[in-house]
Amino acid sequence: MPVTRWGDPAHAAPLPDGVRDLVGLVFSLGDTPAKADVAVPAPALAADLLDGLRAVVGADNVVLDDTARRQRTRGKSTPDLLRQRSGDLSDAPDVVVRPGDHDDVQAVLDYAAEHRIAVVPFGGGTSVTGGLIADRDGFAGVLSLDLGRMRSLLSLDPISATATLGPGLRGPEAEALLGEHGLMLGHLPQSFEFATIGGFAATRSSGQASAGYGRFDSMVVGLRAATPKGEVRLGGTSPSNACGPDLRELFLGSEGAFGVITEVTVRVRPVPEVKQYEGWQWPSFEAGADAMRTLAQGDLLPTVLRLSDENETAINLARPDAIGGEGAGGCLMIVGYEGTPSATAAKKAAVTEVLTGLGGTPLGAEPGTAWAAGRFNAPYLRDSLLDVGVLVETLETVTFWSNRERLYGAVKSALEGALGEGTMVLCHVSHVYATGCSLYFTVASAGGEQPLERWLVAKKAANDAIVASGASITHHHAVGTDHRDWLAPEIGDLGVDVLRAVKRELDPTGILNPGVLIP
Ligand SMILES: Cc1cc2nc3c(=O)[nH]c(=O)nc-3n(C[C@H](O)[C@H](O)[C@H](O)COP(=O)(O)OP(=O)(O)OC[C@H]3O[C@@H](n4cnc5c(N)ncnc54)[C@H](O)[C@@H]3O)c2cc1C
Repeated sequence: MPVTRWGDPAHAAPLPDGVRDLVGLVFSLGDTPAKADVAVPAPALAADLLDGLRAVVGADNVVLDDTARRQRTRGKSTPDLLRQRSGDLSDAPDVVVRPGDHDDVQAVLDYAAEHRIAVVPFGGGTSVTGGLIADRDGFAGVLSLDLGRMRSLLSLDPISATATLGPGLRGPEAEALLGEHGLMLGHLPQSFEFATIGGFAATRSSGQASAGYGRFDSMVVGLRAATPKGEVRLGGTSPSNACGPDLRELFLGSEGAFGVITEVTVRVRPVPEVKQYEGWQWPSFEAGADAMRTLAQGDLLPTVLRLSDENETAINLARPDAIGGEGAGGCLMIVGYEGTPSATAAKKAAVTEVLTGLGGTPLGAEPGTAWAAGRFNAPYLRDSLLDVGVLVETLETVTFWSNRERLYGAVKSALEGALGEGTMVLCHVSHVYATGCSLYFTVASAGGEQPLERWLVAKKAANDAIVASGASITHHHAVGTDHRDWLAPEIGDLGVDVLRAVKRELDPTGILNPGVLIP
């Protein structure tokens, strides 16, 4: 991936003229191209330490070149991209180290702990919360630990329906390996094409089919991790047990601060024979959300369930080619069914009866098929908008159903208040539970002279509004460095002390992702 944009450069495209004109009606446009050749600061790690690392993992796996270090600088949030676009690569690691297996990872950690080198585990580099920005104060240097060589299917237990995967496998690679056995994982975040199995576990990721298949942490049966204090293996003996608190949970969402996840055992399922997606229209966001709640509380969740608010429906974000087209109005819901023909038919009949009874209007397969075809495209649109000076970013939160409306209003007004007139705030619900749902906001506003500064003010206002509304600071993007200051209100000061105590025990010299997750 290029450092200033998302994804495959071949997919990058300027806005079509018609869309550019439309966008220009709302925002003042300009040309704000990224700096072409961004210089990376010279590596700061001493030569003898580099030699030491070469002795641990082999010279070929200790990489110093500018391109490799540039590509492992920060993640893919809009602030990350804006910093990179302006030529700021000050967070570049000094060296990229590529371990081949668990023992390599352990040896690198032992060496780094002995020589006080900060270690940033790197999966796909798609973090959107500053999870790859280490605080280098007090360290001999920063090492990006790229898990990209650890990408195999390590074992498969088809009887128990579990598979053990390497942490560096990207979403499509993991699905392809499982697909050879007629199996799949079903974890499809929008970053699916580039994010990795280890990253999903380390951030408690949630995918577009979470209604049917669950969030990633619910798929994890067991894991293995290397820590500066040695190996941890969890969940290897049983699907569940009563052996005290579940320590797997300590590593799920630990964002590289407690250890490096080197193996993940996940629950797998047969590849679905049928995949059907369709659209429903609702008179309001509230009516659609109530319908989602009814399905969730009635144990009737389809595989995919998402609902756009009026603004998102109107500009039809899921279909940039159809902005302003027919069908806009009300709120669009996408409902997807995957599984065997008989199971999907039965689920569809039951869901259709409920949605019709609640006042939904069926729109047929077309909106669902269009959503499925474009489901990974929105990040490319963000780049095209950044290119013409429009500030675009997303944020997410989660709360109980009874608090949904209040939270929605509070975050919207915080963003509009901070960014001023002409700001567009769109929202959708794409992860639901019997007890509540997440809200995912997309914000577009004129970038102005200082888009990064504008966004940081808006993001703080949104975070404060989330906390004041009694909601959670993140449903699936994780804490990183961007949400760290809002963690204490979430888990309490004693909760933070517990995290610090765990870190002290597993990582006594504090080399793992310093500054990430723990305030
Ligand atoms: C365009 C876009 C769309 C996105 N859509 C979604 C979405 O739909 N759902 C969702 O949940 N998230 C989404 N994200 C966020 C991101 O993709 C997830 O957080 C993802 O899980 C990160 O995986 P990764 O492999 O890229 O991890 P990285 O970005 O490389 O790392 C993330 C964090 O985990 C740590 N880490 C990585 N690997 C390991 C390991 N093996 N052991 C220990 N620590 C590790 C890193 O140090 C870092 O702190 C999106 C991001 C982008 C840019």
